[in-house]
Amino acid sequence: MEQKRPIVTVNHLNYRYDRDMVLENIQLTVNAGDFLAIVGPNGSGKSTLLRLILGLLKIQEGEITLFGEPIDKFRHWEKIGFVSQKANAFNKAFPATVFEVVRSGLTKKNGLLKPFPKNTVNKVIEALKAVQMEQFLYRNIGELSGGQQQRVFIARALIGEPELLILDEPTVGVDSKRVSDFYDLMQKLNKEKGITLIIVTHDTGTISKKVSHVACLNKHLYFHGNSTEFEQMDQRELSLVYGHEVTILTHDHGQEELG
Ligand SMILES: Nc1ncnc2c1ncn2[C@@H]1O[C@H](COP(=O)(O)OP(=O)(O)OP(=O)(O)O)[C@@H](O)[C@H]1O
Repeated sequence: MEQKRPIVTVNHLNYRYDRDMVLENIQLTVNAGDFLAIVGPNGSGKSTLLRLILGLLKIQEGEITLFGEPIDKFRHWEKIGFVSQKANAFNKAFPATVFEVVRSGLTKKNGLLKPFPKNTVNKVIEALKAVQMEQFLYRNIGELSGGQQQRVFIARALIGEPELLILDEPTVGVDSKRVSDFYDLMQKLNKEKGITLIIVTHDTGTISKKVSHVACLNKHLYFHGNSTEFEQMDQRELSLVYGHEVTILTHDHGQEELG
């Protein structure tokens, strides 16, 4: 069997804002090729965990490794693409084209002052193709819908050829048909380009059909396993994590809802 290569490991991680513990004893491993969804109710610590993994917050207790290195020694941030929750908050007058937004993703790899490489246009088009947005190349970013802007920002992350792509609530405000299409697209990136994906989401209804692994967080990590195990998880246990009933769509049985 192929050896698993850990991309992210989290060990005995605790985190407090002031005195409030918001993450407690988190243990999590994401291996190369995984497509992990982190789910949990509002305020359960999902963004905090992402910010710790991205080095945006300093670890207080515990350890994180990225690509096998302790996070404080890790320097290859170009291997990690991140699209934040607010990536689709542009107003109509924002003066940048889709081309310019996606191209700006090259500066991470290229350095700010170096000229863009000769094949830049092709690279931008290729990244936009991966999210099916190439027809919007010269449109103003502000004229696109929230979901389309989100895809452009994913293209901006993809142009840097990341090995790990982290998306914070990419489907907020996206209708259910497009949510499903969005996950199909992410599945394709994961399978065809071999990109390891971590997505923070509230979409418990659809994810188990689309992702390879699920982590349920509410201060503690209540569950971490593959999507089949997630589907088989006792539904009442999941509603304990959430404090209310939760719907999961399973591969075999369609929708299972708690009464
Ligand atoms: N900068 C901060 N200072 C103090 N408390 C914070 C700060 N950021 C977040 N918190 C608190 O930490 C807890 C976890 O917040 P976090 O944003 O990680 O949750 P989340 O699961 O991402 O929530 P949501 O789904 O609503 O985005 C919440 O109780 C929140 O109020």
